Amino acid sequence: MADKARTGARGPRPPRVEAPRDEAADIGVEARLAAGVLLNAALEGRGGLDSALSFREVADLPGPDRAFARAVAMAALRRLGEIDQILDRRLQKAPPLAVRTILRVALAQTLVLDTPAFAAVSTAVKLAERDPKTRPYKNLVNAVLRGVDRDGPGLTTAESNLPEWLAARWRATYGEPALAALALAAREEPDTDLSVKPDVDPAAVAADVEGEALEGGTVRTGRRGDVASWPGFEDGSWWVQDAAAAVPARLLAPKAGEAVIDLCAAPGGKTLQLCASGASVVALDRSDTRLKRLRANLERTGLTAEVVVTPAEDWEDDRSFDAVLLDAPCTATGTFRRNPEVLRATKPAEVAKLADVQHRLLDAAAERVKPGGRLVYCVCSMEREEGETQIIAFLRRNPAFKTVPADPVAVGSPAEALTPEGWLRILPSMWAEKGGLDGFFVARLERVA
Ligand SMILES: C[S@@+](CC[C@H](N)C(=O)[O-])C[C@H]1O[C@@H](n2cnc3c(N)ncnc32)[C@H](O)[C@@H]1O
Repeated sequence: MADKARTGARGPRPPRVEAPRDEAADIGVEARLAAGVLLNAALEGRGGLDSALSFREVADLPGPDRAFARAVAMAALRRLGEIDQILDRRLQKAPPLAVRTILRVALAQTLVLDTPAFAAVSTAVKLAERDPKTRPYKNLVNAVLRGVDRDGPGLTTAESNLPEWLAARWRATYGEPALAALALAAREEPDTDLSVKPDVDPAAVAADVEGEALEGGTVRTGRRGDVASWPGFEDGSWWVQDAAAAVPARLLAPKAGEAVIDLCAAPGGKTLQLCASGASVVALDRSDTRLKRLRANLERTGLTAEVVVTPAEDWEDDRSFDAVLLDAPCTATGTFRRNPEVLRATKPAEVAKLADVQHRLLDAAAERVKPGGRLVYCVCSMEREEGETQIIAFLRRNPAFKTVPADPVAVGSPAEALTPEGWLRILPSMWAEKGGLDGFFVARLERVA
């Protein structure tokens, strides 16, 4: 974008998705319309983007155009602050949202996805023209977009892409340099990470998908598109899982023959890791819909677990376990690289609300740990209230538990994620030279025998 020098150590990437071809001009306009629908749905609230995928404007598009629409919406979400900085310099007064959406969608194409300006501008003008509400702004749309193409976007700041309240929180928690690095991490579309079954060679998977094996065994690839068509998917040799998301199950270190429970299991990336160790695994989750994906993942990989559908606090079963994993529901602010919409969807009040849920679930999890057994607690959140503060409070109310300090490198985590207490605070800005990883808080506790 404007400050190209700040695109990060790995440099600019080629466009991931081809824009619809010119001869399919109408489809091209429909694809841009769908991108705007997706963008606004994502800005409206949590889950908005996913539900909008089934809206007629999106679902009726041919597959490649739907993929293009989604890529444009994601690019606009990642760079929304910068796009608005560019627009606001050229707009004398705020236009209606429908007009701003057309402009945002066009700039996401030219500035992020490298769509040729003529295609982005002409489809934007056609879009403006066809709705009576935006028709009066057709010339403005044309002038603004041609102006940006002619003069360049001008200077923009990566931090503008972060909502102010979150940027203020992260500045206070992690400091100014970390905030700047987080803002840079938030601009880039991440690579795809795969966790590999223990009997499969990560180097062979890496060769198959033109990727590289990272510490801990995760394979990282710059490939895009439908993973189901990649080598090794059908035979269940691997599953998609961010490098940071693979850390908690490694830290729990389940062994063959142990009784293990995953208390918030769906859609199951961590369950698969636990099952692959040869442990006897219960996968519990309150959501039957999400567990359907977990069951499909088990079937594809040939792994087995006992699947239980119930809220963890209400499970009427008196078993206790050698190892308990609690990957608690959270704001998911650490996943902003893959899900840029979380930054917009998360509201300040949710942090405290989810912290209450995590408190309850931690107590339910503790009851399931055998004397001498392990409990790993994790959240993909950047917020201390959902991570460090939970564990500090838990250890105060449960003196039978103590922290077992993590060895970060042994579990595939950046070394600098280790906190003085022995927990892991993984930030998306870490491993910048490798392309980063999701933000996670992970703690390993043990019930004193
Ligand atoms: C962060 S996700 C888990 C992701 C999963 N561990 C994985 O690696 O794929 C949190 C999960 O907690 C589940 N959940 C929320 N409240 C719960 C409760 N009270 N008891 C059990 N599961 C719950 C949600 O349905 C959701 O699937």
